[in-house]
Amino acid sequence: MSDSVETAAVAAPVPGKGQSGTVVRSTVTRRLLKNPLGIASLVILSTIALLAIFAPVLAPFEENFANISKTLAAPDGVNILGTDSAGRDNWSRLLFGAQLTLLSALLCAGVAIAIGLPAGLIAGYYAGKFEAVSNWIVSILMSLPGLIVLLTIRAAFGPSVWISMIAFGILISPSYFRLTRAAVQSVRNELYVDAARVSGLSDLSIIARHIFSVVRAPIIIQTAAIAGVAIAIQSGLEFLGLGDPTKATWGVMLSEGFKNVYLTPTLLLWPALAMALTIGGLVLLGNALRDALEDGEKIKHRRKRASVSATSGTTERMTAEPARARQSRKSVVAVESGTEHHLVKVTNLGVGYPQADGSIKKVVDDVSFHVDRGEILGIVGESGSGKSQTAFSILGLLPDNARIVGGSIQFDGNYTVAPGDEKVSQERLTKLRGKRISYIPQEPMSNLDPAFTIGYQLVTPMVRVLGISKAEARTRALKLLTDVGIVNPERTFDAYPHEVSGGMAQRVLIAGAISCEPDLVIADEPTTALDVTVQADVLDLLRELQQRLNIGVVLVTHNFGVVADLCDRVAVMQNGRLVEEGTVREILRNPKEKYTQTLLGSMLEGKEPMTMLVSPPEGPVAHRETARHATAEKEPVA
Ligand SMILES: Nc1ncnc2c1ncn2[C@@H]1O[C@H](COP(=O)(O)OP(=O)(O)OP(=O)(O)O)[C@@H](O)[C@H]1O
Repeated sequence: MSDSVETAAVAAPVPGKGQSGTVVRSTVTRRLLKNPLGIASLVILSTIALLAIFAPVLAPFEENFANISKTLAAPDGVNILGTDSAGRDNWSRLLFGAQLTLLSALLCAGVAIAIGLPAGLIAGYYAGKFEAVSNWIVSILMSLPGLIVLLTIRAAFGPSVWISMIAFGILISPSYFRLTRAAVQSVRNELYVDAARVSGLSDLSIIARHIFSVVRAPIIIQTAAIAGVAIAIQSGLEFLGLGDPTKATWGVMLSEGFKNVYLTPTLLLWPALAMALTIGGLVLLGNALRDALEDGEKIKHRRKRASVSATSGTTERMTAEPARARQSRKSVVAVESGTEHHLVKVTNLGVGYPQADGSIKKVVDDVSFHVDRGEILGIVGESGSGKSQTAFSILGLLPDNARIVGGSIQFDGNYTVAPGDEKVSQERLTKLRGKRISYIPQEPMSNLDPAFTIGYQLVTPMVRVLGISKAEARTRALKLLTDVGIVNPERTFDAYPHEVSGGMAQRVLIAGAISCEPDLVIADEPTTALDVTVQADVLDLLRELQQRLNIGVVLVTHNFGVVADLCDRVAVMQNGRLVEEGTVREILRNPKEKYTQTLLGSMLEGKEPMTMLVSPPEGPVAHRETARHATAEKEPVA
């Protein structure tokens, strides 16, 4: 779960990577234009579309104008494709037919998309009851015999091509629903979606910006196919004589041609050719689009493999005015007074998960601690001890089935979990996340949205949260990138996440986490996914920014070295309970609890003793060294 670079943008997930679909960008258009099939399909379809649009100008006769003295005539200078059995001009009817046929295909696809896409997005994103009900409706729709339904509708409403196509659109909408739902399901738990949530985006914005992009490309490809099917179905119905004979559609022309096939075979040829070209063009376009998108993914993966780590150097730091900006922010829910005020105050927190037998398994039990501005609290413990669950409780990012089974959480004096609450209040947290509370996650790459440039992902939240202009946000983003030690900020600003290394991505996330001048940063093992050579730099950077901006930090880690290097205080967790809490010096020098001693012992096993436990620090160089060896110190120890 996570955030920090408060996203803005979109997700462009990738087949075979747990994500499906891809964002259609101008590069896709370029690849499409390089593909001969793509060009051929675009030429065919745009020619037909232009002929349809300019039919009133290009057609020499009205679609139903009949010259009864010239029936079934061969092509000549006046009727370039001849006439039909009523003396109507075939060329004119073909042009007007293109209009009707294309519009009805678009109507059908439009109806199917209008129903299937939002339903699939909602069902895929929220699941639950909506998905169950939608599945039920989809099953019913899919079990209906389409042709019989269309014949029934034709009998009930008459031979209107529009009504038939609306009905067919409804019948075919499950294909969009299922495609969309499957695509959304594959990404709804992706970290960058959580990142967007943490950054304070509403569900609607997340769906519109991040989730929708996942399905955009498959929907376009699907639409090409569906439009072809719609043309075939519509023409099929009309060919059977069930269309509106007063309209010049290709299906009606086909039916007319069939009746006179022995007298004038070309009557059948023209509409059949028009249909074959249109449907063929749509199929080719769909294939070319798919190829263009797949090529894009191959290029992305190649670039990713080739991307070079470029994280080094530290920094000229923040000159922003966070304190002023933060002070001006209002608290969210004024609830409590009379107790000691802390930036974050967790009191007797309990978190549990309902079990099959009806009981609740506590994964966080009776945990209390606080964090103030300008201090770093380390939460340390072995895997599964409840560190992340505690941090996610503060962020309001617990899974849906999690229950608060006791205690409370206050942020800046206001409850985000009030005593007796069963859930973290998303309403309250939405006002805080991305604004006053931000998050630095464990997996830098997965927390950046692959569909948007890093610059875009940095700029958008600043524009939204700080209310500054895009130009100002850009300037600030470049400064932030410099501040977090990125050597070429302009290039990184314009890069997509796959074009930067893990260390750089983590720096970008740190830049994002502080971009909206938060009061509290929650960092969940922020260096775990990084190369050891980069870890120390990132920790140094965190410390420096935290001191400069006077931010409170909750640092989740299993590494006492990181704690010793960075933290002011430490809370040790075991099996969901807080076993010991105190200043780093107290805990490291004189751990009271056996568990803490064991944890410390396991850290020291086979390694050099921690500097701080044996000698006082020797200034900045020693500090840096200890960070590198994941031992370290922060306060002098006598
Ligand atoms: N969705 C869930 N449903 C049930 N139990 C869960 C769920 N998520 C976490 N837990 C349980 O909560 C406990 C604490 O998990 P948590 O992720 O907080 O551990 P952690 O100390 O952060 O470990 P790690 O360092 O490995 O991330 C674990 O026993 C885990 O199995």
